[in-house]
Amino acid sequence: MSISKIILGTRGSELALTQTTMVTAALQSAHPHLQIERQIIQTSGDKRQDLRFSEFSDVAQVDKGIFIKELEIALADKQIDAAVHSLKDVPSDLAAGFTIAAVLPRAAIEDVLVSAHPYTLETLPQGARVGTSSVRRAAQLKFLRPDVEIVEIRGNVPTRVKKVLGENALDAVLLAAAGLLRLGLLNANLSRIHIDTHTLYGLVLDPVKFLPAAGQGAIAIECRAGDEAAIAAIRALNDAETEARITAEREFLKILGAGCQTPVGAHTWIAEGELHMSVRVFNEADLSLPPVEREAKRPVAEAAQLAKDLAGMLP
Ligand SMILES: NCc1[nH]cc(CCC(=O)O)c1CC(=O)O
Repeated sequence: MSISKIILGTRGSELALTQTTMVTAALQSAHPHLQIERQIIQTSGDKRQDLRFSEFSDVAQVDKGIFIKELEIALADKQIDAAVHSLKDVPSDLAAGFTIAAVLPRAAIEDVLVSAHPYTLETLPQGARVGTSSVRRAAQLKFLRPDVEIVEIRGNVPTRVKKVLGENALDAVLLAAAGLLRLGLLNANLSRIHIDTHTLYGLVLDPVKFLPAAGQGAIAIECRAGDEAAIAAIRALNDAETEARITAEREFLKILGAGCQTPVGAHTWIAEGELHMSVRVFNEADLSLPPVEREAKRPVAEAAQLAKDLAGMLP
C-alpha cells in the first residue's frame, strides 16, 4: 500500500517550523515522488503565552499536552495525515487512536545555562535569579544550588533567551540545547549564543549531573493509528537507537503517571550494545528534598522492561 500525498501538521513557532522542514526533507529524500504539504495549526499553548502553566484553567491539561491537542484533533478530522512534534511535549500516555510512527535521529539532549556572563552552576552569584518554566529544571537547579531564585518564564525560545538582557535581566535562563541549535542561536562549539546583535554565553550542562527531560532533543511524527499507508511512509524515517532510548524514558514517565510538568529527569545512553538509563525523581510537594536517583541497564531490545526495572527500584 502506498500513498501519493501527505499533509504534515505543525505548530507555527519558528522551532516547530524548522523541525517540520527537517521532517519534510527527510521524507522527500526517502520518497522522492511523494507530494508533501504543510499545514500550520495553532495550539492552546501558543494562544495563551500570557499564562503561566500553573494558571491554565485545568492544570492537569498542561500534562495532557497543551501543545499537541489541536494537532491531534486535526489528525482525527483528517485535515492532516501526520503531526510533527518535539517529543518532549507529547504526553507519555498518548491519546487513544494515535501512534508515534517515527522518531528522527536524536539531537543534543542537554540543557544549556544561557547568560550574559560566563557563569557555571557553581559560579552563579549567590541568590541569582534564573528563568525556567520547567519544574524538572527548577528542581535540579534548586538541588544543586538551593540559594538560587527560580523565575517562571514563558514564550518561544528567542523570547526566553532575551530575558537575560536589558532592564530587570535575569542572571541566566535554562533551555534545551536542541532548540537553540535548530534555531541557529547556539554556535557549533556549544559555547556562545547569538541573538540579534548580542553575544551571550551558553554552558551545556553534563546530562549525568543535570538530567534531561524524557524525549528531549527528539522529533516525533504522530499518525492516526491504523492509517497504515501514512505510517509505512513515515516509518522510513525512524531511528532505531533513538526509539529504544525514548521508549525507556517515556515508559518510565508513564509508570510514574508523570508528565512534562513533573520533576523527573531521565538520561539514557547505549554502550556495548546495552541500553543504560539513570533517573532522578524529585518530590513534587517539596523540591528542596534530595531526589531519588537510580540507574540500570538491559539489552537495547528490552527498553520498556528497563523502565519497569527502574520504577520497581523506587522507594
Ligand atoms: N517545551 C518547549 C520545548 N519543547 C522542545 C524544546 C526544545 C527542543 C527539544 O527538546 O527537542 C523546547 C524548548 C526548551 O525546552 O528549551
